[in-house]
Amino acid sequence: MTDAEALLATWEQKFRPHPDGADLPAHHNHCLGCGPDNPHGHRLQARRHGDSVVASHSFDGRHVGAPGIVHGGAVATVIDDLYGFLLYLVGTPAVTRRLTVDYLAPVLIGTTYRLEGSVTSREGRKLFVAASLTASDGRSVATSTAVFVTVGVDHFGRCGAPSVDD
Ligand SMILES: CCCCCCCCCCCCCC(=O)SCCNC(=O)CCNC(=O)[C@H](O)C(C)(C)COP(=O)(O)OP(=O)(O)OC[C@H]1O[C@@H](n2cnc3c(N)ncnc32)[C@H](O)[C@@H]1OP(=O)(O)O
Repeated sequence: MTDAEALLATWEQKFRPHPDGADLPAHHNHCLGCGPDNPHGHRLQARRHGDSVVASHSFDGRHVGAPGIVHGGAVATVIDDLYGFLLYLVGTPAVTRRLTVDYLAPVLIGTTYRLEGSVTSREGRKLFVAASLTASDGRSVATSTAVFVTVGVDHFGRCGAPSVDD
């Protein structure tokens, strides 16, 4: 097996049943959203919560936009990656085709937020998903919807996935 095939197989193995409450594995070690070895990454850690995925997350100084406020692109990155964990529950790889974010209030650096994402419906290859980012006082600071389109694991091989070092 080549390194590339081994990497793709590793990812394929992550699409197995995960018990409720289980921590979910990073997409790969260098993933911008969740990879533990990406120095620029968010290191998002998500777990299964019924049919949803949840995470507790705080952004740091690397993710600043306006002073003290998290860059909107960083918020979108983390939400997009949260959806990537949801795919483990769905049981199939998919990629983001459309992502919308409503920024309802500033997301603050160094503050912990709760993220929750779930599938709202499925139509053929399309997965309609939704997520929220909530402050500790229960205020919703961002909401999102997205459309993911299912792909085979071979999609990532075609796109050069083997070049990353797992
Ligand atoms: C090493 C391995 C590790 C890998 C780790 C990965 C980790 C990642 C973890 C996650 C990290 C975070 C996640 C990431 O960062 S994922 C990375 C960012 N996203 C991408 O790179 C995706 C780029 N796009 C594509 O590759 C293609 O466009 C895809 C594959 C998505 C579809 O191209 P394809 O040619 O195959 O399909 P199609 O164009 O016929 O469309 C299919 C269906 O979809 C419908 N449709 C289209 N648009 C919309 C829309 N806006 N609203 C509603 N519906 C829409 C369309 O009508 C059709 O429906 P139907 O006619 O069939 O009914």
